[in-house]
Amino acid sequence: MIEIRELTKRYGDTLAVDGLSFHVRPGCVTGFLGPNGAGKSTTMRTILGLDAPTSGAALVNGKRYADITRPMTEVGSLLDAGAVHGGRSAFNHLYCLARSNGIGKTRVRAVLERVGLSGVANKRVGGFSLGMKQRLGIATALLGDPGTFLFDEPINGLDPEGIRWIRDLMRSLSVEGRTVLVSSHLMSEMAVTADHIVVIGRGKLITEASIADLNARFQRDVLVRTPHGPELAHALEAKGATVQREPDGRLAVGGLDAEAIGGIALAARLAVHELTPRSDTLEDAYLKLTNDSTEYRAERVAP
Ligand SMILES: Nc1ncnc2c1ncn2[C@@H]1O[C@H](COP(=O)(O)OP(=O)(O)OP(=O)(O)O)[C@@H](O)[C@H]1O
Repeated sequence: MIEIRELTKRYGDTLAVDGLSFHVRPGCVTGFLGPNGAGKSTTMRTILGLDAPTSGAALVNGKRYADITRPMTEVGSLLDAGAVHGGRSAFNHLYCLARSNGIGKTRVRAVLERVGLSGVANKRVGGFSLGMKQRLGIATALLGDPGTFLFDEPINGLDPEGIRWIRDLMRSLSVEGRTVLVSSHLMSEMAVTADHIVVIGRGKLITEASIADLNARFQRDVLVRTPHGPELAHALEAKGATVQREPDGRLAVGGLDAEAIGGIALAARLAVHELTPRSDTLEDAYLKLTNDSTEYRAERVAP
């Protein structure tokens, strides 16, 4: 469990994080979203004790990072995969970290196996591709078998196979009951990776919701297929709905959810063969949510 409590971080004149509070719960993948400069990395760095809060707190399992006795066994993180010593082999890189945390060689071999790097364990990290470095970074996060993971933009620069791999890994960690926080500025990616999202802008919380709730909140209309179009349209309009007929004969109903439409149809004894809620894409929803908090925006070019 991660708890961010009234967290504020100031760098000189820049207010990077501004009174931010939210929880990240175990057993699901939580996407941490916001435009460039929103304060995601700063928040993650504060959770990991790499930056000190100006005020407020960032806690893992109720403790500040600095107060955790064996941090690798409680929190695993991937911040900047490129920041590894190129001269060491993958095995030695992990073993150096493992030894200083009282972790043995067997565990190093196990994590190399889990991330698919066993075959290059003795190769120098300097020659690794970005995807291999990402895997090595994740192996580092896994070393202490922690219950909490933080991944900062883990898919940046990866090919589709690498993206799929990281997605599946995060999913399996959450299914094992662990806490997973993953930052991104791509809602389209989080829509397929996360169960829950926390959106921030200019250091403040914009929204915290499950992907399912967000879809419901941004519902546009409900498509209704019925053999009684005119009668049902009349009954729905009487309850305040807006109804438009689609080219294929279905009704596009605004202002009521599928449950209410079904209830009205039942009360009027009119058969309904389909009720399909249609939402804005989550990408559109995200742009609407963050519209006022984007630090830099290109001018819209006239067609
Ligand atoms: N060490 C620092 N010194 C001064 N300003 C900083 C520092 N780190 C971050 N900032 C500023 O704090 C704000 C938040 O930055 P942060 O990197 O946390 O955002 P982010 O949401 O991770 O953005 P991105 O998606 O671009 O990585 C930005 O305005 C950034 O310029």
